[in-house]
Amino acid sequence: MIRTLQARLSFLQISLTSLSQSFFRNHGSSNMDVAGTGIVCNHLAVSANTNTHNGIRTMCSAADLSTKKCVPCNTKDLRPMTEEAANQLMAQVSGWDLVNDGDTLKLHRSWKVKTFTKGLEFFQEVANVAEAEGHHPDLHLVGWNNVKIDIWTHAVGGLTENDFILAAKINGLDVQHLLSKKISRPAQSSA
Ligand SMILES: C[C@H](O)[C@H](O)[C@H]1CNC2=NC(N)=NC(=O)C2=N1
Repeated sequence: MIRTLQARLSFLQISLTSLSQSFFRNHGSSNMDVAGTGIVCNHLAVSANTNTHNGIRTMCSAADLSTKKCVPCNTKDLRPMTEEAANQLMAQVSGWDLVNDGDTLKLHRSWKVKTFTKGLEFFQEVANVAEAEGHHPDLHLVGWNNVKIDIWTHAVGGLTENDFILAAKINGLDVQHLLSKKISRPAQSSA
């Protein structure tokens, strides 16, 4: 009798061990630093196995950049991000382009405004955001109605999350009334 019980117990132990091993083989948690931006997401990956009942998927989405705050550019250890890291953030700043200007990565966007003075109004709206964030874009008003903005972190000579935060906040401005209905074309560079 006892022998039978011992045999059953050891059988149960073996099956529990193999079950837990297969569970953790199919599951795991990973820390993922999103493209060096310091946004760390914890993912409890669950297997595709549909009969997993305890699997919980927590997908941490990078916080919406427009709700974030820029850090002072003289923050210690602030470094320019790689082009790969920048490319991974571009989806969050629609309308902006990633440009490499003589080895300095920058964000660039252009708009066509209705009039020269509406271009200045546009700049004022952008300036208000920049001052609030303590992070500033380069503003160009060319050919009287073409607004072009470049953003990068001068202190590090490249892109940091600050630049994406500023671009996202500029995207959130209510400036439609200042813009021309015509699509803005890249103005001929003044040689
Ligand atoms: C201390 C403060 O963060 C610096 O003076 C800021 C001001 N605005 C800035 N704006 C940008 N784009 N880059 C900078 O390095 C920068 N430095």
